[in-house]
Amino acid sequence: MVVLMDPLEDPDDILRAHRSREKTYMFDVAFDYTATQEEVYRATTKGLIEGLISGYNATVFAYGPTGCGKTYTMLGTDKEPGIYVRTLNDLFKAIEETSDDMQYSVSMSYLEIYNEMIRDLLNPSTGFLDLREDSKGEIQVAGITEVSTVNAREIMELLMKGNKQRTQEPTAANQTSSRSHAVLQVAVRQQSRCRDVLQEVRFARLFMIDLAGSERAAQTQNRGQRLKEGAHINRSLLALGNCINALSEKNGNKYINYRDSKLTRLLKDSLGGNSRTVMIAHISPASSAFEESRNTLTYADRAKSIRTRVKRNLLNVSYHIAQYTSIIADLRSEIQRLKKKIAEQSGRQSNADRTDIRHVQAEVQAHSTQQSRAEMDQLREQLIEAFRQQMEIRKRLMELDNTNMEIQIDTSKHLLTIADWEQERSRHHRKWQSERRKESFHKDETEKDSDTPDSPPDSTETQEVAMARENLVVLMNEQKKIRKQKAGLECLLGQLRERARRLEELLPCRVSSEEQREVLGLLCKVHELEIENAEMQSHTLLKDNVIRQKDVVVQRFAQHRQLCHEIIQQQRQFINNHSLLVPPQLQELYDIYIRELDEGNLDRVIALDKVTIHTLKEGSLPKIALPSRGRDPLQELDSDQESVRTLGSETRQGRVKVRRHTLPPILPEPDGDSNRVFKSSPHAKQMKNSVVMTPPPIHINGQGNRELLPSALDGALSYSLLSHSVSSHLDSSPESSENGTEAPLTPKVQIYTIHK
Ligand SMILES: Nc1ncnc2c1ncn2[C@@H]1O[C@H](COP(=O)(O)OP(=O)(O)OP(=O)(O)O)[C@@H](O)[C@H]1O
Repeated sequence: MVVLMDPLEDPDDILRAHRSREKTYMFDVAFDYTATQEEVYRATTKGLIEGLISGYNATVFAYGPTGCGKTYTMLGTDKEPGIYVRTLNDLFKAIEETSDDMQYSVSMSYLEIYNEMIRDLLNPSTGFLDLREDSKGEIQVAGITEVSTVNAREIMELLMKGNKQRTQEPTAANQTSSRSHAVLQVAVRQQSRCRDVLQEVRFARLFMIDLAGSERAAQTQNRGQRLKEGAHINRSLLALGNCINALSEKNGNKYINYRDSKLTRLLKDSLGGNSRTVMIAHISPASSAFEESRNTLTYADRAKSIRTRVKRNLLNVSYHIAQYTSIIADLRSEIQRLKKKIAEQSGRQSNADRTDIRHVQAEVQAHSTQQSRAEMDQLREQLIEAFRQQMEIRKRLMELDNTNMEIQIDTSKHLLTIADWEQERSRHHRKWQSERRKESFHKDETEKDSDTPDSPPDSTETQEVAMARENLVVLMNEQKKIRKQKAGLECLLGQLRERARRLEELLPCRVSSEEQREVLGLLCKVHELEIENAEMQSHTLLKDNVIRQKDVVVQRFAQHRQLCHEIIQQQRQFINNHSLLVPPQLQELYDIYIRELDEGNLDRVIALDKVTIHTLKEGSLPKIALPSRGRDPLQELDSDQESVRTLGSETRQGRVKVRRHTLPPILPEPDGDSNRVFKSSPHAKQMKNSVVMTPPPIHINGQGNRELLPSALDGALSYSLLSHSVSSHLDSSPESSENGTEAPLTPKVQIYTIHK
């Protein structure tokens, strides 16, 4: 709890007795001036590290007026390092503990935002940098220097060096006052060490931000007339304040304008999106700083009610069927080649056995030597390594293909947005033209005034369309980059294959026949296992893909069904209200419809569909009694869909001649075979033939899984010159669940007495 007391308040002034400005704020933690750097770090940031290495984004930012200790809390000094270094130290420790199973890559960048310009603090010579949105909608700083290091000392040196590049100027309150926002970004990418064709890659970003002093923005907030000036001086802080205000409003539908400043664009996820966020609010206990403290605490209090939604950032190699099949084909042909070689070698050897006994003796001798065994082992190692490298490159190629496909899907989405808008615009334009024509015709007759505007309707692009165009440019550049990377990797793969082939060529002259067979046999085994694995993965992915598509189709049908239902009900109402005569055929159809509804047949089909999908997602084939028992469930789904489609088209074309009393049953398709998805499913064939899938034509509500995320506020003031200090900390840390439900913020409250 933090109690803000009004320094002007006079307890004897009874006229102002009810107009006290004293206010109490509740936060998760409040620190006084005795708090150490370690205590502040432990209570605010340490808890984020576990989430970070599991793939959850996190943000810590220091907010408050000048001279209240923001830089001290975040950067600290050599002797008393702040949150930056302590966090990175603990992060590296955590990584080391799990590095036996997992492989990590950590990179860091450090930048400042000064007067809406971004500078790389690790390499200021690069000039001003731009913000770009990548294919996943994440904001990236184009061209920023990223360093990878796991040494805390090196980090401190880098940060100190970077901080010297920061824009600072002396103020009355602080000799080294930072006039810019400093952002330290740490990206952690994690991947299992076990080699598998399908791999889960987790990645997360941690932002640690030391904001510029908030006093100017706060002042302009207070005195409305200076708001514009404040916005000019520090647009970022003002935009941040606006975002906090908008996000904390009870009815959460309000538009949040993150695009107002570079800072808010960069912090978009941290503020209202996918990140666990801690806000550390700094205040001065000096009575002269009452207004600034009040503003800071007000923002902190609002920020407390912001809900963010965290989800684990996972990259997995889905939609790779086309690539897997090509790998499988590749590996198969390699196996054939190796098998042939083994056969040839054995044949040649047995001939030699028969013809030259001296050769056999020499061979036996050679076998027994230690040297030949060592050489043999070495060759085997080299072969296996060559194969592993090839597999690695192939996987990277698949990942690139996957990213490329996601980019293409995104591109299609943006193109659709633009196409929709253009269609809408030309519709308005046509409407305007026809109205003009009509009016000019009537005008001749009646000389009436025109209601239609003289100029065509406004065709300025909406913000969404402008963004879509911007994103298209970014996506196209990314595609170019990917193509380049792919070409490089393909070239490398060619070289590796060549190297492996040369190794194989060496085998006959360097090791004996028995060992050759062993080596080649081993190689085949490895290849075979890899192929089996790849086949299994591709089957799973294929199923997954088909299910995803089915999900979309089912949703679409459900929506459509709902629409039809409403139309039927309203028409029926209309008929009844006006006592209209209904043709008997129509009445019969309506009876069938009502019977279906009463018996709940449709609901049963949908429920069945859901069970099927769920069971398939769980990985086991369903044992439920489907209409056509014993067949491939994927085909069942196909046939269901086909029946619905056929029924729809027949009805449309008026081909339903025989009146029925119930709807036709969903019939199995004639072809009974097939667990072999590649052979049976039309989707499989389609996917097998297409390298990149086209996105489904339906827009689904894009709000992904979401979850509450912690925000934290802490005022960490430990300023030796001040007579006393107040600070508070808010850290809502809801358990982030992967199912994306929202949880209310439940701040922990601690009370600190404030002493001199
Ligand atoms: N807990 C503390 N212990 C010792 N010195 C402190 C502490 N907190 C702040 N200081 C000192 O107070 C001065 C101002 O702190 P600092 O520069 O961190 O403030 P700031 O909030 O970042 O200011 P600005 O917004 O102007 O950059 C610095 O000299 C700093 O070393």
